[in-house]
Amino acid sequence: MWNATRSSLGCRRLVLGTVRKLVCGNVSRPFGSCFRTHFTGTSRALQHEQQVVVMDDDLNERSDEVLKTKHRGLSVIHDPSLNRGSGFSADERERLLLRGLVPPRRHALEQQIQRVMKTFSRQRTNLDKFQFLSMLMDRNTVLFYRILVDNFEKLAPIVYTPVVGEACQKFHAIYRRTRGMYFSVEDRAHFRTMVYNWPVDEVDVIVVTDGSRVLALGDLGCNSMNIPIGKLSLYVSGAGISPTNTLPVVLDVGTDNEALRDHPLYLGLPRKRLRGDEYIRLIDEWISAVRHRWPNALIQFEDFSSDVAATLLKRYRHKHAPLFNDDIQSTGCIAVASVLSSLRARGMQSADIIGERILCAGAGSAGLGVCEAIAQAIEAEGATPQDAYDRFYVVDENGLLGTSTDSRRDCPTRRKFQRSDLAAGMSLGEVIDTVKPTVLLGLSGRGGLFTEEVVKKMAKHVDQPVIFPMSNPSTASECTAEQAFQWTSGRAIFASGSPFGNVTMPDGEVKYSNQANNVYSFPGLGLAVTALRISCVTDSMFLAAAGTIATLLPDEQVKKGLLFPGVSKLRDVSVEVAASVAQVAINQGLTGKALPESALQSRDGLKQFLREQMWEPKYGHLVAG
Ligand SMILES: NC(=O)C1=CN([C@@H]2O[C@H](COP(=O)(O)OP(=O)(O)OC[C@H]3O[C@@H](n4cnc5c(N)ncnc54)[C@H](O)[C@@H]3O)[C@@H](O)[C@H]2O)C=CC1
Ligand SMILES: CC(=O)C(=O)O
Ligand SMILES: [Mg+2]
Repeated sequence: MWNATRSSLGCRRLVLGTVRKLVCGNVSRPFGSCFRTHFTGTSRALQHEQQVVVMDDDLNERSDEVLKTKHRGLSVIHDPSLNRGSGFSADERERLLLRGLVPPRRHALEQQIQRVMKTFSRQRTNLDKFQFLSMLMDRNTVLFYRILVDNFEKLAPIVYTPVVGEACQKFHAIYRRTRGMYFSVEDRAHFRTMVYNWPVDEVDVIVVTDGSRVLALGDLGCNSMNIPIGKLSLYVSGAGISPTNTLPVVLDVGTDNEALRDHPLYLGLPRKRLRGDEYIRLIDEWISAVRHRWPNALIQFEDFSSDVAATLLKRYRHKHAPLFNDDIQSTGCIAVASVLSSLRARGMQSADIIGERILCAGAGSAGLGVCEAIAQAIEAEGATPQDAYDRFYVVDENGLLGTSTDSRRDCPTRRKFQRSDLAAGMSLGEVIDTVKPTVLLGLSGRGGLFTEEVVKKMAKHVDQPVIFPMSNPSTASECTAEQAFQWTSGRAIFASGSPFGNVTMPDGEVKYSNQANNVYSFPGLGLAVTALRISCVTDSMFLAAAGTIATLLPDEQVKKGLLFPGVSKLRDVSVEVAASVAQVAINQGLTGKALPESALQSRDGLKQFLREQMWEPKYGHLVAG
């Protein structure tokens, strides 16, 4: 019945030969010092190396997964991927030598959730809540993710924007235990060996930052670790990437944040940022080390400041694929989806994107990435590149980008959006008066930039102004949902980077606040890349995903101003995104895994296949190895 094979860690791994085909995506992944496999069928007993594992009656919510571990006793309890708190079965207690080490009564996952949520509700501040959840993550992986998945709308703002911003600012003060990897300037020439300090051979997704632009909070250096941790928790909860196969990374190249650098509790190197060729050489070394150890892992560049973000993306995206920049490409994806869906809300077709006049406040990597992605969507509808770029008006803190603007920031993408027909430096208000934009985007990181005057001007020229303040965290949002609806008498179509609640107008009508955040795109991309072993991330994948996200809701909901499903539906959205990305990869010949026939025959078959690859936060069966 069982086949024993040898894993790359040199230990025995067990796979159930007869069902291997059915569960091929999930079979036998290394799991620290334990291994997992699956069995199917309704039998409540599993025969295993002469042992009979009997399942407890009260633990029938367990998954079919079988995890074989060499750990015993307290080391099982202290490994969050193995720990079940009060939920260890009688058999696990017996065989893993846990008798007496945990309270006698066994609890099902549901009861554990109740206890945790009660304690969570007693946490006073958002930072307390963040820390509480971090500690749970450190203690019990399944319990943490079950709670996150089941309460996603409530908890995502804690583990992700906006609260993750505060948690980064205070990282040095609240630090408790390590998670992920740090590669510092002082480790140069050691990266190739350091990567082997990470105990897992199969890493599917790496999120890496150098902490140079954390949300709109600036340079936070080594404090930025909570960003990759938070993003990866969304890959797991939002798209079922296995938590064991994720790796958060900070590249500590110093910080120019003097207050942090001089703080006695700061945990990064107290030195100025490495720049220029030396910086690029360090990133080259890191990419080479990571590719050597995990050649197939998806690398997500996150929160790199605009002076390096596009350069790094260009340098590595095709040579060292699969790799992408979240702030540029994934934000571009959700922005395109938001604009396309807003066209439906305004009673138009996706082809009408050609007629939009788009005003973007912010010309950093996110702003230009978003404009570039929307330009691609306009071109996809038949416009020439020049006609597409002509639809944009981009403003930074010096006003409208014109041909004579700041040469210090000159770059090829920025040049495409410079206007030669208008005076450089025009203010937001002047541009609105002159060109009567249909869409106003905020990627400036400047809270309150969309003043009452600006928003009212937008509402003067068009019936349904599209107002998307996409900056994070909430304090950096260019305006709030309430302001946008109040100042437009409820006519705005609204989406923001960080979540705002819906707004009830004086007449009782509810106006919908959408969240235009890249969380809608990167988890699904990760699922597709992992499940199909996609070798390169292309812009057309993001464009396809955007088209899909924009059409997930029926017309009657979109007409009310809802642009896409709420984040509580993220797992479903991710499957749709993954299916669209996967289809592009299949068409472009970029997949490295053979798919079952059913996945190739229809979109439903493909989605079913992708769904089957998703990790579910459920306790599997621990067996002694
Ligand atoms: N919603 C989402 O999914 C995402 C949101 N973002 C947010 O976008 C924002 C910008 O990110 P980056 O481009 O990487 O940062 P950045 O700092 O490179 O860019 C900010 C840009 O805003 C401009 N700016 C500053 N003051 C301005 C003003 N008064 N008026 C107009 N423009 C002004 C700057 O000149 C710069 O071009 C951040 O708040 C970030 O959190 C980023 C990625 C994803
Ligand atoms: C959401 C995100 O990636 C950012 O604000 O940087
Ligand atoms: Mg980011």
